[in-house]
Amino acid sequence: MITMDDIIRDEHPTLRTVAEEVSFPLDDQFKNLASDMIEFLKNSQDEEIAEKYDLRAGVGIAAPQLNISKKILAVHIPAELEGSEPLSLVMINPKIMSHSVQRTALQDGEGCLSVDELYEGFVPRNKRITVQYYDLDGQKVKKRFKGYPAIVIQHEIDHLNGILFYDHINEQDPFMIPEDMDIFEEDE
Ligand SMILES: CC(C)(C)[C@H](NC(=O)Nc1cc(F)cc(F)c1)C(=O)N(CC(=O)NO)CC1CCCC1
Ligand SMILES: [Zn+2]
Repeated sequence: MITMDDIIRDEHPTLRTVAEEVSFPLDDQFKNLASDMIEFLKNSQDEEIAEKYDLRAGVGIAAPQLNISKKILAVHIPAELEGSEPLSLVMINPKIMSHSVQRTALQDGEGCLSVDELYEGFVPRNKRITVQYYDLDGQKVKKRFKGYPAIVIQHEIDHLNGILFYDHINEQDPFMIPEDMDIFEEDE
């Protein structure tokens, strides 16, 4: 099982590397990796298991965070957080095909499983995104996301391109709210 010891931390060069596309048919090792990533997120959200293995409650993780520079990410958002039903998915070679002009930012800023320091400030994200990706069976999927899932998915896709959340924070005024950006309200 994946634990926090498997997650590399900021300044590790792999976090600043553009990950490689994965080729199909998918090698078994990547199928296993994908299920291990989902299992980690589920474990991290289970109070007992998280306590026992000292896991940070995670909603998403990207392969580079495990020092595997491949374009694979996993998202597992519990129902109460997502607003309606839980969202659990693995994306292979994801690409944002289009997005809204409107942007949004989480009121409390963002953190990262790979960043132990606190970086305060709004992280502007596209409010709505259309993502093209491949699922574990190699099926091409094109799906629109908005709200919290859209934020999590953009955070994870950034990892595949060597980008960390604090790269987006305005250095002059971390809490500035540009014209085209609103503050994300949970109940959206
Ligand atoms: C960095 C961390 C604080 C652990 C963050 N979790 C989180 O924001 N809230 C959370 C987690 C749960 F599991 C259940 C719950 F209800 C709330 C997170 O997983 N990530 C994912 C990450 O680091 N991926 O690389 C950071 C989030 C910042 C915005 C989107 C993802
Ligand atoms: Zn992260």
